[in-house]
Amino acid sequence: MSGEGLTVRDLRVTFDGFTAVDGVDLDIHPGDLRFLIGPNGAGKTTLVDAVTGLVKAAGSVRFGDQDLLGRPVHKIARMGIGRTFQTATVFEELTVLQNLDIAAGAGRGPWTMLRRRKDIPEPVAKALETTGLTHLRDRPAGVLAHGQKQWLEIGMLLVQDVRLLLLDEPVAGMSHDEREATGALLQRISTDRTVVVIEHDMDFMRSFARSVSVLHAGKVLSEGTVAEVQADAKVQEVYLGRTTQPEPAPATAVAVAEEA
Ligand SMILES: Nc1ncnc2c1ncn2[C@@H]1O[C@H](COP(=O)(O)OP(=O)(O)OP(=O)(O)O)[C@@H](O)[C@H]1O
Repeated sequence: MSGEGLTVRDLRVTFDGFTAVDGVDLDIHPGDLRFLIGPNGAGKTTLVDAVTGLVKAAGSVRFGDQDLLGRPVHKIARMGIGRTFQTATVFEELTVLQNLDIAAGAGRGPWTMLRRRKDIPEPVAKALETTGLTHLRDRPAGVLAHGQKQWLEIGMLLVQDVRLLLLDEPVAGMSHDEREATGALLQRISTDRTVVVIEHDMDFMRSFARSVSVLHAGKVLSEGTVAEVQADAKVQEVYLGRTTQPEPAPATAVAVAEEA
């Protein structure tokens, strides 16, 4: 494991008197692949918004030894923190390579970036390889499959050397094969970065999470490994609307998974 971790203490976000995030503590270690799960309205997206500077928050958020709260969005991005949204935001008319080139940006003028070039910068070549998009590099992003657009967006964070990736439902709308490929991609990129995934897909979470935080009504309800949170009666109650007796992990896992 290497890189920086995310430390959140007593995080609070209030909208006109409604508390959407209500005293959240998180310790996400470097190299973790943390899934944030929870019912609709639990505060998952608002928490990520607070970490990335999109909403005002109270408490403390640190990435490595740097404080994030109170900093503007672009400064937080420059500190190596990047996110994706549920809908991929790529330049549809530009090729995969051009999208990555623009994201990598630094020091080159727009025409240099838009020209088809023989020499691909090393970080761009690496991102193409990591995301499995090398063979599609000259295709316009607009013709990519849904999953490939999500991978391109992740690639656009990789070329910026983002150290903390916050991904909002990255596999929503994906086929089974795309989900598997995305899980493998997240496992690869999280070995030397910190990755946080907001997710509703419990099968995906079970297959790929290294750790899980369950949010409910703005608070952390449960935290631990997949087996631990699935065996937690509080979690079962939130997902199933009733308390069940804890069962051996595999049987319980199925019960919790169905309702998410
Ligand atoms: N800008 C806003 N103004 C007022 N209320 C908001 C705002 N953003 C979010 N909320 C409210 O805060 C609560 C948490 O919303 P949030 O989107 O963070 O939940 P979530 O866990 O991400 O849900 P979902 O899984 O449905 O995306 C919800 O009740 C939502 O209506």
